[in-house]
Amino acid sequence: MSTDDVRPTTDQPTPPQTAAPEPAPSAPTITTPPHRGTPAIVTVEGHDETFARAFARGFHETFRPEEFALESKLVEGGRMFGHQVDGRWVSTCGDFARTMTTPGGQVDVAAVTVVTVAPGYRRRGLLRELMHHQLTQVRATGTQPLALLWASESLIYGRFGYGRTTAKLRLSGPTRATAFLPEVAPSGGSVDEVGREQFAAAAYPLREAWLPDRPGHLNRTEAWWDFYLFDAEHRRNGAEELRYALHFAEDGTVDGWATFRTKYGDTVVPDGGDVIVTGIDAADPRVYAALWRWLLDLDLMRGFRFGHAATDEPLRQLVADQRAIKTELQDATYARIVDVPAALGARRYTSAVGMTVELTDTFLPDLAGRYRLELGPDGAEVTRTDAAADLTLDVRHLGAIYLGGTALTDLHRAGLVGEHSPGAVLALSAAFASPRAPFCPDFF
Ligand SMILES: CC(=O)SCCNC(=O)CCNC(=O)[C@H](O)C(C)(C)COP(=O)(O)OP(=O)(O)OC[C@H]1O[C@@H](n2cnc3c(N)ncnc32)[C@H](O)[C@@H]1OP(=O)(O)O
Repeated sequence: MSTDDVRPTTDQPTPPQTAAPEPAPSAPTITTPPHRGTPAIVTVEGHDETFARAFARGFHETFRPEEFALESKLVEGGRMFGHQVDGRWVSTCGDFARTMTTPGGQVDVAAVTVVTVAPGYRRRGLLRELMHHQLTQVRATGTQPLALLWASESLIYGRFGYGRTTAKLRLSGPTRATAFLPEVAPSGGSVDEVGREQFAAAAYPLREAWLPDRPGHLNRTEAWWDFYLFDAEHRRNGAEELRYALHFAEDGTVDGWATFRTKYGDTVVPDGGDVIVTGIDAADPRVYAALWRWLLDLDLMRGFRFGHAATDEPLRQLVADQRAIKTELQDATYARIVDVPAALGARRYTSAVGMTVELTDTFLPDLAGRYRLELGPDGAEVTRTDAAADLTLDVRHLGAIYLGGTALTDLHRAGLVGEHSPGAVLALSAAFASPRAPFCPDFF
């Protein structure tokens, strides 16, 4: 199961790992050559090792029993499937049931994962079949109005109705040389490093408590925490072990957390080490600043990297010299809406607006048509209508604007949205805006 843009790097949340990789299994024995094979879709029984070996191979990774054991705790029956030829998996696909925070609410999502097609079978329509099978299944269950994924390549999923719904920043720069603005107030507490157990006891409930205020975030069960904090050597890219820090308020209670590694050699700033931040959160801005200052002031470190920052990451506002921080914008999660009324009803809107939208959808054509939207701070009412449309929008663009991470006005300026009533784009764009940039720190 791929967890970090497919390519493991040390500046992203920790993917599942193993202490001692097994020798690579020998290549499967082929009975029918690919040009003569007729792949058929089969649902996986339980969490099958042959299936796990197939998707590891599809991502050009080594199968590792420890990862398999971790994943077994996450996989739900009936959600993994793929094509088989002669009983061998030649494609893999699946999803996890997770809950995503929306602006003002939450929505159950099918978190799509392990999409692979064996090299001998690629470019003959197997992915298209997998996507169709999966979205049909998700619709049939009726409880998940959208599917969500991290794309290994950004070109793949638009054709299936997915739109980029969150983005992320890759930040790097000097550590001690990066001063904060003089007006940044001290937190009144202190930061200290702790062991994993103490971290878990304090940070897990904090994350849970802050979740309603984190659009784009996914719920994390303990099994998901285990998955993200799994820390084996082969995934560290030469960096040191994962470490944990907590912020303690004046009265001693924990009110912020961070996870990080360090690395010498091949650093952002020559002649020192790098702090590789893999996660940081706090509700109080002064606590957030204190955690960053602690990370940036670690002795012997000269540079930092944070490969997985929200687009509104406060560090960029805290520093005196904004040019000191190198910033790269990257695409993150993609959303595919499969139930328009339920998806739009699962969030709240910045302003009240009523209009008719013509939705286009070539992959699931029965979803296309006109919808009357009544949106506002209390939620949404969405119904089918024959009334004239105020604007025309493709389903992938509805996925893109869903969390407020992409502005409808931007899509309109790019010529991707048809406006039939003057002002409709501006009104809908304002309603979908999110007070906090949506962000997903969880690979899956
Ligand atoms: C959520 C995740 O798990 S993301 C992980 C995706 N998987 C990987 O990157 C692993 C390595 N790659 C693969 O296994 C395969 O190449 C896949 C799964 C990406 C594609 O599988 P295929 O069976 O070859 O795709 P299929 O033949 O159904 O192609 C469907 C369409 O997607 C296009 N497409 C497929 N792969 C790519 C790609 N990598 N880049 C751009 N377009 C692509 C095809 O050209 C085709 O286009 P069309 O609709 O215009 O005809």
